[in-house]
Amino acid sequence: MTEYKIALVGFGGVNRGLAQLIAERNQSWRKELGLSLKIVGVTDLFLGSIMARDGLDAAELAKLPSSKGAFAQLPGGSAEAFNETIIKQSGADIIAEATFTNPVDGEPATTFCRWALEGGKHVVTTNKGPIALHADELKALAKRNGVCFEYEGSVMSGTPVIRMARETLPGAVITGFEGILNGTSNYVLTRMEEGLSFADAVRKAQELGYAEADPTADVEGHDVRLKVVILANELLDAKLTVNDVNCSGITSLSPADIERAQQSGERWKLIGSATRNAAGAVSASVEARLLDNSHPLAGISGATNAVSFNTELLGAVTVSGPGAGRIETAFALLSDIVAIHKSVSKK
Ligand SMILES: NC(=O)C1=CN([C@@H]2O[C@H](COP(=O)(O)OP(=O)(O)OC[C@H]3O[C@@H](n4cnc5c(N)ncnc54)[C@H](O)[C@@H]3O)[C@@H](O)[C@H]2O)C=CC1
Ligand SMILES: N[C@@H](CC=O)C(=O)O
Repeated sequence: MTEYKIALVGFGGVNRGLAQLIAERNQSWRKELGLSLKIVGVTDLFLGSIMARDGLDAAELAKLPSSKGAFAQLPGGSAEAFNETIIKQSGADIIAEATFTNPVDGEPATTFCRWALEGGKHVVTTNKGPIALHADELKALAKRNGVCFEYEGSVMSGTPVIRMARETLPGAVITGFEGILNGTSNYVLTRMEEGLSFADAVRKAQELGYAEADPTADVEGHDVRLKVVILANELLDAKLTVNDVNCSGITSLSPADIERAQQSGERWKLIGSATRNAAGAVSASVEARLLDNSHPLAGISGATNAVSFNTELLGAVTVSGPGAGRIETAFALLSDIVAIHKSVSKK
């Protein structure tokens, strides 16, 4: 049994979900997974920070009020976010990075990942910015420092997609994919079909922990664009940048559009897709498409996501599951930690 010391950077829905899972399940993980986690530091722009090399009480952390500077209420805590100190000096073996996704330059999350990897710490992250914009650099940095850099939750939350395709589809030859890759926008479309207004549906998605800090990223397709870049580069060996992907969202769809579609046996879905042509070039897009109800993606509703990989040997292989959610995405971090444990145990 191995105990990993972990520091949490960003303590919003996802890392708080991880603290909750640690509080509830650490004992069973010892037996089931051969590992346990000890939280040695937490830092958050809004809540402040806390560090304890002997370990913090995960249940107490998970219950911390979401008020400005709340860590100052705990013994040894501070209202200031000492990100660099927590990453470099908490003694953590693993850094769980879950701050805001910045779709423009991936910062400051990319710097947090760099600090950790350069210091010989494994990184698990659900943040799409560093992966869509700086994956090659960060993977190379991890390799040079003999540590792992894992990011399963950056696409489709806790639903296994990246690792599943990487580990089980080699040889099947993936030629492209299309999918519903944003929980918030799919939830909004589903709720609008039930008669809710766009604004109320977005508000509900925020309450449920699905939406980005700025939900424009969800409904304008920018979040899906990052995920399309990540999947295309990981699985189609593309070298796409965000600017290579034409992108539009669901904001121009009116309640009348949604109703008209329903009356003609169709549904609007926000689809991210990429295809490799015979010459090897990969083209990708994000757009709202009108799907016939018989289309395999038409029945995917709420915050559920699905992606269909087109393969030469198997035809379409479709994976479906949660695309957002606090605990669901915290599970993605756990799956990354399990992957690290397997890799470390092999050495
Ligand atoms: N919530 C979800 O369903 C999913 C979220 N993600 C990604 O995971 C990450 C975290 O998501 P949530 O926890 O839902 O977001 P959140 O908005 O609930 O929490 C993010 C936290 O990061 C903190 N933060 C922001 N900038 C910081 C900085 N410079 N230094 C320290 N702390 C900082 C904020 O104060 C906030 O508490 C985001 O990048 C998101 O895109 C990925 C998949 C699913
Ligand atoms: N805001 C995103 C969260 C996961 O990446 C979504 O709604 O899918």
